[in-house]
Amino acid sequence: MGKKALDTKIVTAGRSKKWTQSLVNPPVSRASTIVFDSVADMKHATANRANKALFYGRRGTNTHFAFQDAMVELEGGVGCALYPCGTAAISNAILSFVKTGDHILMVDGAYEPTRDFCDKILAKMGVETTYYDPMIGEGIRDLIRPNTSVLFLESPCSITMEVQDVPTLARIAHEHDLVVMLDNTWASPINFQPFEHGVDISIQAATKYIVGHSDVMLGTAVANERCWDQLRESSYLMGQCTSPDDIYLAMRGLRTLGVRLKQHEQNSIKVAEWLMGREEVDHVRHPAFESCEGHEFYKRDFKGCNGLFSLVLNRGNTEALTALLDGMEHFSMGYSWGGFESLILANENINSLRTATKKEFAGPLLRLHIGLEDTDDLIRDLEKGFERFN
Ligand SMILES: Cc1ncc(COP(=O)(O)O)c(CNNC(=O)CNC(=O)c2ccccc2[N+](=O)[O-])c1O
Repeated sequence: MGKKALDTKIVTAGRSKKWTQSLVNPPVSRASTIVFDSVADMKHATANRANKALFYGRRGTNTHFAFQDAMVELEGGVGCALYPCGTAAISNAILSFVKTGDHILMVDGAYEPTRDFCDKILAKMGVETTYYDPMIGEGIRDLIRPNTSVLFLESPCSITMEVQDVPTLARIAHEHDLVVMLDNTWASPINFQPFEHGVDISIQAATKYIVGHSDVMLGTAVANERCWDQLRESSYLMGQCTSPDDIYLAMRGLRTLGVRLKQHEQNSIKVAEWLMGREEVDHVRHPAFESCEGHEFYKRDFKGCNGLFSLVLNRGNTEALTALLDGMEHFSMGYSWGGFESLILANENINSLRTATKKEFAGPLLRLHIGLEDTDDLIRDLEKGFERFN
């Protein structure tokens, strides 16, 4: 089969007749017990339970198999493990490749619950974490120890948006036989091809853009040949399984992921450009703009962006921020992002989330998720917000 264009892949991925039974969408197959007609059938299913044979609910059903195929077709790799949320994908991927006495390298700009997992769970297991500067590049070599087993990246970083030099970090990590894991949620499987840049395991909080409608919690981890068996079997032993209903909704989200991301990109760039002209804004931290650390890596490695970016104000206290936030009409305050709605989150002390690299910001940070609303409405909303702020 010829090389499919990405938009065609998004429409066709995961739609093997094995799973769809000639329906356009793979039906929702719910199961715990799966029954067999003969001892031979049961033995065949048992022998192939790790290879998408119907065996037991925890291994998945045709609904899961279709989505796993789709994720591998879109993101690369050889296999996709499924988890009840992105945080579970992160923790299970790491747990699958560490043992007591190991050391891991974690990017300093990681999502806060990822940091908490390292500090509160891994530490109890005798796994030590060193946080590193997201922009460290070749310097990562100096942090690698004989007992280092995992290099974890998140690019761009959750709130401060630094874009990492993934191929350089992965190359150095592989010189020391580390497993390279990337939280690829911001790019989704569309805008950054992790395995083309040296990643071994690509993690998605599918909760965000893949589902795209703020109504499912889901995580995925796609692995290459080197890591797939160990990731799959460790995650199975840790009881990681998901509802076929959620998988169905995630599969539905995949089909519009390309067009939604394009609109989020168009909208976020227009709003970011407007914000750059505001006197209250010190700088905008949007990977598509030079003012974002690692912008050169975004231009080199990414195919596009989305609606999520941050900005740093040049002044402001809690009272002024509250006045800005409380009166918003279109920007809701809420955790998560990647749905169709616009969101706003404020952070007045980013250094409480940093260990290796302290930031000297001129003022508070705002993280915006630019949804699919009309950008003139969104800009008017922000304009009124700044009037309350001042
Ligand atoms: C890059 C990345 N990677 C993994 C996850 C976790 O996904 P999940 O929410 O499906 O578990 C996320 C989830 N993102 N959520 C947010 O950015 C907003 N949520 C929060 O800030 C939040 C929520 C609950 C508890 C603590 C926090 N927090 O980051 O402080 C992510 O952004």
